[in-house]
Amino acid sequence: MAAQALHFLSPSVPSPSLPALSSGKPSLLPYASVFRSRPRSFSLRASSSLRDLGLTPSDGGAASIDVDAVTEAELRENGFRSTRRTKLVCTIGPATCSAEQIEALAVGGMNVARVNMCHGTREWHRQVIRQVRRLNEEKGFAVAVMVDTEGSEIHMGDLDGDASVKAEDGEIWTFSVRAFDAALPERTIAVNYDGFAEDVSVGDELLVDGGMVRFEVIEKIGPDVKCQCNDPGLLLPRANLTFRRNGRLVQERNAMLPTISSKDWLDIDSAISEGVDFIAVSFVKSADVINHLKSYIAARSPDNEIAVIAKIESFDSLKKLEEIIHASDGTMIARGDMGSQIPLEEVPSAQQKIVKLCRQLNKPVIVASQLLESMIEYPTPTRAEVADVTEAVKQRADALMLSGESAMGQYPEKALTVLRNVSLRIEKWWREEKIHEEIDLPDISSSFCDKVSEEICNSAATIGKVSSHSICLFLFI
Ligand SMILES: Nc1ncnc2c1ncn2[C@@H]1O[C@H](COP(=O)(O)OP(=O)(O)OP(=O)(O)O)[C@@H](O)[C@H]1O
Ligand SMILES: CC(=O)C(=O)O
Repeated sequence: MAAQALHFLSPSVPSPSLPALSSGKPSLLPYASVFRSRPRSFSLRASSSLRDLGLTPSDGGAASIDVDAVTEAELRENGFRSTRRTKLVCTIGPATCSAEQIEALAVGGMNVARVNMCHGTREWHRQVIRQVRRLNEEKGFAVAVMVDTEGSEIHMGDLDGDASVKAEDGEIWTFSVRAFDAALPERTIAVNYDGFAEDVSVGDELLVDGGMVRFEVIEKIGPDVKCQCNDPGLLLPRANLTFRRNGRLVQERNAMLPTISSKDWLDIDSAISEGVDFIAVSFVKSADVINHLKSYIAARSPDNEIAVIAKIESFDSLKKLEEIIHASDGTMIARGDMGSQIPLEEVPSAQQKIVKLCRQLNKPVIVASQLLESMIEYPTPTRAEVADVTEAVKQRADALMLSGESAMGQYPEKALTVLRNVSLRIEKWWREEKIHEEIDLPDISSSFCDKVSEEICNSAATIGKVSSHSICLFLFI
């Protein structure tokens, strides 16, 4: 196992022999804490946890490390061996935007609060971001903030304030590019893209949210497209729309749209001025857009390092995976939209490939969407959902993300608890079973001196694997 792998695969153990962990930018990496605010100084007596590690403070008394409130609670509860390495991202929406709700998520283990610029107003997002910052300042949490751009996708409009509308089998709905000043006529959906009616053809299959609801185009009348529902389901505000012709995705028009729209640039400006930690870019097509955004951020905000996360969700991003991952500071596997671009049965193998590549390129990776979809409505997950979360943790994703479950679901805190418990359980299982597989990593050292350090780290990892102690601490001076 190469040195980088140690960084990713071992449990996140703050070492009492190291100075405070409070510096540096927030990160999704398991070893780098997402500290943004002042961490607390947490004193440990020479407890069994310390002795487990073979560490006894030199004064025989207390050792002091700086941690955030959640890590402190986990350390008190479980000791050093059980701090969680898998970070948890929660999308903040109407179900979780009050100070109390955000605090409940922070207490439950949220490491990153995500706001999706596709929904709500810029002012609404600003208030949420400030709420998170206030919580960090006042209560010692270390929740990072991620702004997710809307991107140039075709999507439905709002549903006249309804949280969702049911489309039943056989019903005829109108998808229209007309601007509706008053309430929408019955069974009518506004579409954000002017060329929609021109681009679709009678007989096309229209997929809402990657196929959660399906229609067939039966007639075009000027700006209106009449469609018959043949896979019923819930229509959600601003849901993504794609269409297929003869079974193939029609994507010419999407390819013409810029990855970062003019609205996205305004949202990015707002994110920069709020000093967010991550900007996630939707529908990335190449590394160029990531590089461009990074230069823009550096010019606008030289003192504030904002990490750029590339969302892998389109056909184009899958084609240029390696260059995009290289260019970005991290990757999000956006399985929701990906599922409308490639056949559903290919999504799990795409996930596996992306996580593996990120591991090899030493970049953090988030697995997103529908991890616990049923928990939007029900208080317990399905067995299949738990298996899906388990698989993502076993693949060594750095972070798992809740979308609708936390944004507008009925059980956001319970969903977060499931992610947390499953992550902890699988990580414990690794430690107990000692089944860290080898991962082939490219050499990262550029000088002879670095190569020596890397080899020492590799050897340390090997010793750690074969010895009875699952954790080895080496101090290099
Ligand atoms: N700020 C918000 N205001 C209102 N509703 C929201 C907000 N954020 C999320 N939601 C609701 O939660 C659902 C899931 O959120 P999510 O961020 O996954 O959106 P999405 O539309 O699926 O977009 P994406 O594909 O970018 O994830 C949305 O469809 C929307 O109904
Ligand atoms: C998160 C997101 O954008 C998706 O899954 O499509």
